[in-house]
Amino acid sequence: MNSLNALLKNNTRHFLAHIKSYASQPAQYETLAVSVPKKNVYHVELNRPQKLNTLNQCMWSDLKKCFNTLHNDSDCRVVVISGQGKLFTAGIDLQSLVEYFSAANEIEDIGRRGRFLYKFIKDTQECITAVEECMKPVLAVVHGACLGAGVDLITAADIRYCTEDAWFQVKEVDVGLAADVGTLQRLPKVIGSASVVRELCYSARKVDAKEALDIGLVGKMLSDKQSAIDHALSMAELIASKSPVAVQATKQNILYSQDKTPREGLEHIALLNMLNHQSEDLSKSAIAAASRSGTPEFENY
Ligand SMILES: CCC/C=C/C=C/C(=O)SCCNC(=O)CCNC(=O)[C@H](O)C(C)(C)COP(=O)(O)OP(=O)(O)OC[C@H]1O[C@@H](n2cnc3c(N)ncnc32)[C@H](O)[C@@H]1OP(=O)(O)O
Repeated sequence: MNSLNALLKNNTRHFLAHIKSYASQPAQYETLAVSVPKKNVYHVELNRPQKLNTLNQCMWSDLKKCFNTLHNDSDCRVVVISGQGKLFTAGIDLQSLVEYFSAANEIEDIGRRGRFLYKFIKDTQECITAVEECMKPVLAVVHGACLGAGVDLITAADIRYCTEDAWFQVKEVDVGLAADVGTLQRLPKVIGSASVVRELCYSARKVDAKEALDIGLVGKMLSDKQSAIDHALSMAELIASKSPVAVQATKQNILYSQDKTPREGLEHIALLNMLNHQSEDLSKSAIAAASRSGTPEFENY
């Protein structure tokens, strides 16, 4: 029995060591640069600056892989997403859009062509939904332009900041599309006014940084990219210092409650918290608050 216990202990140690070393070297992607600028804060940068960070097939799939990985990485508590180069993103890579329509046109049968198109749209939706469903708060920093698919992406984030030179466009109608990977579902929840949402989505008109702040598309406007990144990182650091059990349950419940009745949302948080009230984070936080001894350290979660 003792030797079995020793074996189990040893294996557990190896397993935890493996997780730790994995977490301290973030996975890299062809189109995304991932770094850990502060403890428990992961920075994901769209990294196709020479192509204005447009979303091609590789970037869609990298986003999904990256956010699924961060969701499961206990070292990661908060994610900041921004773009390298002169702007956040010019939206979908139009070249890849042409290739996708050409591939569809090769399929003769209308039913099978429809199925191909449906699968493509659904797969692409999942890449943005991975950002929303990542249980770690995601803070988006927009500089320069954020067009089309970029708006789909940032509306799946939890918090948005921008620079004074930023501008936004729900540009899909300009390329003959009804936005189909999230903007029409999430933008109304972000900015509240149905009238403004419809105007932006029907007209594809530009929204400058000042208006984005006024309508609540972003929470704060900073003078330039460095200040915006610094602001996002220090907010991320503050969030990362809190109990990850509490922060992640908060995100889970906000997400769940978005399209539910208050009663359903309350039931959901009661079910989550019947577990989380037993977490050591709660007693640690309560003792620290009572003794005014500052924020305690929390185990990764
Ligand atoms: C199921 C999928 C659903 C998803 C749908 C998503 C839809 C969308 O995202 S709609 C939005 C699509 N994007 C656009 O229409 C933006 C087009 N680009 C521009 O308006 C301008 O480039 C921009 C204002 C962003 C920047 O202008 P600037 O003068 O600074 O640069 P340019 O000289 O125009 O561009 C530099 C090179 O980048 C190429 N490029 C720009 N945007 C795209 C793009 N979206 N896709 C592919 N390539 C793009 C541009 O052609 C220039 O290339 P080169 O001439 O080779 O230097």
